[in-house]
Amino acid sequence: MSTMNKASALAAAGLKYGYHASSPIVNGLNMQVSPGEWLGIVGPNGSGKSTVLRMLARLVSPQGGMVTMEGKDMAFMDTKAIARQMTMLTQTQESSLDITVRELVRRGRNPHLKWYEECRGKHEEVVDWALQVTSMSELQNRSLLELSGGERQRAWLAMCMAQTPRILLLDEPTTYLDIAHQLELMELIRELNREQGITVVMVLHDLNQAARYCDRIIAMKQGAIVREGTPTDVFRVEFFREVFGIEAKVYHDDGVPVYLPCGIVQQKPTAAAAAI
Ligand SMILES: Nc1ncnc2c1ncn2[C@@H]1O[C@H](COP(=O)(O)OP(=O)(O)OP(=O)(O)O)[C@@H](O)[C@H]1O
Repeated sequence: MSTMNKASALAAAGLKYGYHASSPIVNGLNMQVSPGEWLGIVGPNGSGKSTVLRMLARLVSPQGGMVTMEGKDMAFMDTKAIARQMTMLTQTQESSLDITVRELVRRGRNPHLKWYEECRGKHEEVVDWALQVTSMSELQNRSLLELSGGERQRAWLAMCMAQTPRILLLDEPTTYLDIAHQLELMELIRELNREQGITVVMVLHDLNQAARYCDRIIAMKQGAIVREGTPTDVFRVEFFREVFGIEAKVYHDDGVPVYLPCGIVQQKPTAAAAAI
């Protein structure tokens, strides 16, 4: 078992993945996440963000390279041991599950229960806490089928919280949420990150939210990391032009970069095109 990257909560070395042998999506990616850090992964559609996150969570196995959690090669770790340390909220969840919110949240305790143990006593207290911090207590007896997309997303987040993870991976967690619930979720994660030291890795499309909340940003394009640094280092006019192909104005609010998209970068016509 490897003991690489002991200081990192998570680290990836030489990660490779492709859905078709001829065209790798991710080809030799290296990254590391420090304990207690909030890392944001950004990039255009199809740049490989979710694929990388799924490899970090061991939902898919890398076709090359390795992922280590606190220095241990995750390929050799027990699934339950991983689930006690790390959880991932995916972009979309199964929507046909006819169980109550509370039953779903109880599932988050499974990695902490012995095979003969039921979710009782202190485990039920954790379930209550998870429901409370995600504002789901009032909806706990409702079936998942009777929830809106945003409520369902919060129910799944409550399940992740009940797992009491040290590392939280989130793939576009705010997609279905209205702006108030988006901010509520980001503030909750900030609290978990700052007060409990939970390491957060989040894929985000809202770059202004990424700038406001993340300690560090990794920007991906075509399966590779093209920029890395603090939000101020990364979110510059050239970044928006080169990575997203847009013209943007960048302001600063209390030291946090805020961007305003102004238009698509116009491709200069080539001489050949002009001659037509
Ligand atoms: N199951 C699959 N089979 C084949 N190709 C896939 C599959 N899943 C993803 N891909 C392709 O892999 C590439 C990377 O996808 P991925 O979902 O990792 O990107 P992403 O950066 O998370 O995108 P988005 O911002 O749109 O969510 C895309 O070109 C996508 O079409």
